[in-house]
Amino acid sequence: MDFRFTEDQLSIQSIARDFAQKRIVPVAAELDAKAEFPLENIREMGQLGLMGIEVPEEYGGAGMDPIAYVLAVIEIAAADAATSTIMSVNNSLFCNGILKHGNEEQKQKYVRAIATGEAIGAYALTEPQSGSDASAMHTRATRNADGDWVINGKKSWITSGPVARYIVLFAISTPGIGAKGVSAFIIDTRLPGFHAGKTEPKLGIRASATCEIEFADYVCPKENLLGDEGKGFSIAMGVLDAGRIGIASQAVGIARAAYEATLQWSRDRKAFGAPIGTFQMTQSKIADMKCKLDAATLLTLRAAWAKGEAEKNGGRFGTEAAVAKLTASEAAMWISHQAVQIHGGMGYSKEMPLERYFRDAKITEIYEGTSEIQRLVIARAETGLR
Ligand SMILES: Cc1cc2nc3c(=O)[nH]c(=O)nc-3n(C[C@H](O)[C@H](O)[C@H](O)COP(=O)(O)OP(=O)(O)OC[C@H]3O[C@@H](n4cnc5c(N)ncnc54)[C@H](O)[C@@H]3O)c2cc1C
Repeated sequence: MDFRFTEDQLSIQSIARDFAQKRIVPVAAELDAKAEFPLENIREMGQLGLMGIEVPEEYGGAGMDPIAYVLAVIEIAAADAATSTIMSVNNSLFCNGILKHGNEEQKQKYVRAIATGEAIGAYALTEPQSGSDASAMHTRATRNADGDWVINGKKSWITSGPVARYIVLFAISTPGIGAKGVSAFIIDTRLPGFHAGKTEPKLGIRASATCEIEFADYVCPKENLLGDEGKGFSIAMGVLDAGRIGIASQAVGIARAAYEATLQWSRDRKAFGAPIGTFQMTQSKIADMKCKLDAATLLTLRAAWAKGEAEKNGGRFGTEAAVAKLTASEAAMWISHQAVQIHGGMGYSKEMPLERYFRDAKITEIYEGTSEIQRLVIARAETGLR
């Protein structure tokens, strides 16, 4: 790994940091309190290239590499995790999936709209009865007389579901053969038969809208099949490898924000006549926070580097992505917990962002594969056993 960042990487980091400080930090607490989707900010982020960082310029993106993506997501997440969730789904799950598996027409039509911020994308794998065990999905796609796909079923917990124009959807095209019978489709939510349910009330990332979506005799044109029929499950899993780098970056951003606030507080807050940062028990927590934050940051950058290498030379980066996501999400949870503790009563107050960091950190241990699933992925790859 080369630890020096390129000019491009530093430039997108600085664009993201500037936007985060000027436009996201001032509204983050209010959007969280009102559970309000940050539509205007998302559109502007699209215009700045932040919704398609790895998307080539010919499809409306910034044309940068996975490390640039990590640096930008960290900056946005440090300001507001909810905004970084929407950013991560647009970049890693939607654009990345279509870039990798779509044909030229699909890339021009769907990637461009999301990468430029003109529209919002989503990724629909989870169902009410199937999350970790995603291949146990029920949503069904059958061909009609014209060769188009008629889709029926329900997906749950879909990030940006209430506002998305386009969705990458996974459904059973051949029943009875498990994961091999799953295909991927690009859904236009403006067509009849698509319904978005009510927005879920959530513990954290409240400004990111999540809902159940339902398909009732929705006709998906045959040209919207993504990749080959029956390859949907491997598309879904491959896309999640990339997505996990986005979630690891989000976790690093939350952890960094909590850590930096804590450093300041430990200098300013006094007890027993001295700054609380002079107490050894506080120092011990700060040292452990720093070690976990650095480990999470470096492992996330390593995963991005591995993804870049795999794109150039072939190969895989799923283990590195799972290691990064597991380490960073558990670091974010631990660091935000200690940050609340070191802030005392003010850590528990909505007048400061610590309680929000703490609530937001939790989701990083759950979505795009829980911590238990990351451990399975890592141990299976390491032992070669299933
Ligand atoms: C806010 C939010 C946003 C989301 N956004 C999206 C989205 O945009 N698109 C999408 O498709 N999904 C999305 N999800 C769904 C998310 O990916 C799932 O919730 C997650 O994968 C876990 O699935 P589950 O909730 O069904 O839990 P389950 O799979 O029912 O798991 C319950 C518990 O059992 C454990 N467990 C399950 N299997 C095993 C095993 N084999 N070994 C050990 N432990 C196991 C899990 O780790 C967990 O602790 C989102 C979820 C949330 C909460």
